[in-house]
Amino acid sequence: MMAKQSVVVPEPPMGIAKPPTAVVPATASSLFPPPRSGGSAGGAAAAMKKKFLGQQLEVGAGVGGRINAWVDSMRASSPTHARAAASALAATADESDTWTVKHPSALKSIDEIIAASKGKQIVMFLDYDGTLSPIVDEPDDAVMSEAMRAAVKALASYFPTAIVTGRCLDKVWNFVQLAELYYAGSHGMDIKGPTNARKHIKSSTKTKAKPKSVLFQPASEFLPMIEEVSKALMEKTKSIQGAKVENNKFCASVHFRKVDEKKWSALAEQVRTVMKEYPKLKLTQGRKVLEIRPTIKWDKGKALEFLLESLGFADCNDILPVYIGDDRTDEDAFKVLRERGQGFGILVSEHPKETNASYTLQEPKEASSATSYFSVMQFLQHLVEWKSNSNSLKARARVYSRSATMKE
Ligand SMILES: O=P(O)(O)OC[C@H]1O[C@H](O[C@H]2O[C@H](CO)[C@@H](O)[C@H](O)[C@H]2O)[C@H](O)[C@@H](O)[C@@H]1O
Repeated sequence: MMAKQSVVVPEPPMGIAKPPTAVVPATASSLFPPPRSGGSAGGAAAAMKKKFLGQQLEVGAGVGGRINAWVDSMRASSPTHARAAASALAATADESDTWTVKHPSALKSIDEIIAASKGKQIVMFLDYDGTLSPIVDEPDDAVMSEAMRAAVKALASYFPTAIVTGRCLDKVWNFVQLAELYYAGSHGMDIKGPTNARKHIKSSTKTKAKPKSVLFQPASEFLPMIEEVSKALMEKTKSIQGAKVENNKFCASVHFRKVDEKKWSALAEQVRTVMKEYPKLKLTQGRKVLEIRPTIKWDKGKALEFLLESLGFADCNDILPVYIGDDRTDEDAFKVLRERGQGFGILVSEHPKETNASYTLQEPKEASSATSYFSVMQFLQHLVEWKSNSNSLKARARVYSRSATMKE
């Protein structure tokens, strides 16, 4: 077994990430609805928040008897339980204080969003699973529709666009296949820019300095460890029917979507046993998946900041970053935007959830679904349509003013 050396600044105790706290800094733009207060929802909502977003789970030494906390958190992330939690959350809130009022539909608010972008460069960040592709039982089947690909391609022709995902770069590339995008794989730990990156680099940066080549792997030293832990997890969980381990290069995913709920605690126990050997790795949780990743201070929020900086937008007030995502790991990016008081997060969800996002969109559905709707795609298409129309208007105005000058 290889030595498990610490190579970067470790975070506090390993465990499922803390529930996000909605904090609005003094500089926050009016785009951010006020944070959810205890207010009318009261203690019941606070209790629900804790339950719904999962408890802090420790997986280091001295954690005997805590496996139930893991299973509770795994349950809280499953749709059935999430729905129950959502109804309880909704039931405790005043009618005037509902989740949808605080987090309105981004589609219905498109005019407000476009107005906020006046004089600003929109920069788009898109999560993959559950945002651009529907959630399906088998991770390898999570393909993106041709229509969604076309929408993302059109989007990237107007705005710098990045995919920020838990998947490793190779996998997400196989699904998306758009060379003009930026990609941040492995929860932001593997960042690559497009070959024509200069197109979107802020023009002042273009002239002043050579643009940074966008290629960044903050957890590169963890590569052998992730390889090793993935193998150990595969071995330990192979007897649990339905369990699947995905090696995502700088992180590993243990899927339990297809595992009988009665076996969740056995699965959690096996994962915990493996992780005890790897104190430099921590656990976070996504949708029916346990994510094992390095204890470095790096997440999707940091990836967003890194990409903004690479684009030359680090200290710019004239940008509007928009991040669309469906999962707990996307909350890190929503939080960064809220704390910057810049741009906004859009949570893709059918159910109320505590979130740092400002707006919501419905989940992508499989094409075969009778109730199929694609609100993420529609939102992207609306942005493209608006930008294309406003560019044509500007072009027409330029022609008009040129011909007026010539006549004078
Ligand atoms: O950051 P994301 O792009 O949202 O990736 C997070 C994880 O997504 C994938 O798992 C999720 O989608 C699967 C396919 O729909 C589904 O079967 C699974 O239950 C979900 O958790 C992906 O397989 C993971 O590697 C990503 O970390």
